[in-house]
Amino acid sequence: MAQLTQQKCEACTKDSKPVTPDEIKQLKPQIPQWDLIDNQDEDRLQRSYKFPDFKTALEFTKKVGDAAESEGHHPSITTEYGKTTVTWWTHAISGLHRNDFIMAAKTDEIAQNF
Ligand SMILES: C[C@H](O)[C@H](O)[C@H]1CNC2=NC(N)=NC(=O)C2=N1
Repeated sequence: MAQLTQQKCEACTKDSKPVTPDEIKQLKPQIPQWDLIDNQDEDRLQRSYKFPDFKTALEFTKKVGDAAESEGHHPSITTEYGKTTVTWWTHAISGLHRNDFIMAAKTDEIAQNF
């Protein structure tokens, strides 16, 4: 299977297909440090990254935001002193789409340059 970081997001609508439990099992090993969380019965992917200070956490936030804009798929991002928490899910289907796994992998790739 092609690496998630090499893949592109597709535009999502309410008819987009959520990932199946089998697909989650296949994709999750590519983003081992992400947690699958349940937010009021909506599955999401979440990971926090540590940084030395607020400025660096904010710079990382901006890079993740730029990637989201260029892929047309958008996260929730919380920026704190020394920490950025990124959460991916697909609003259109209130759950997880392949796009979320692609963006989680791309977020990890961005973090490697910090
Ligand atoms: C038209 C456009 O593709 C949609 O509005 C996109 C924009 N970004 C999005 N981001 C996320 N995370 N979920 C969505 O359903 C979503 N919809």
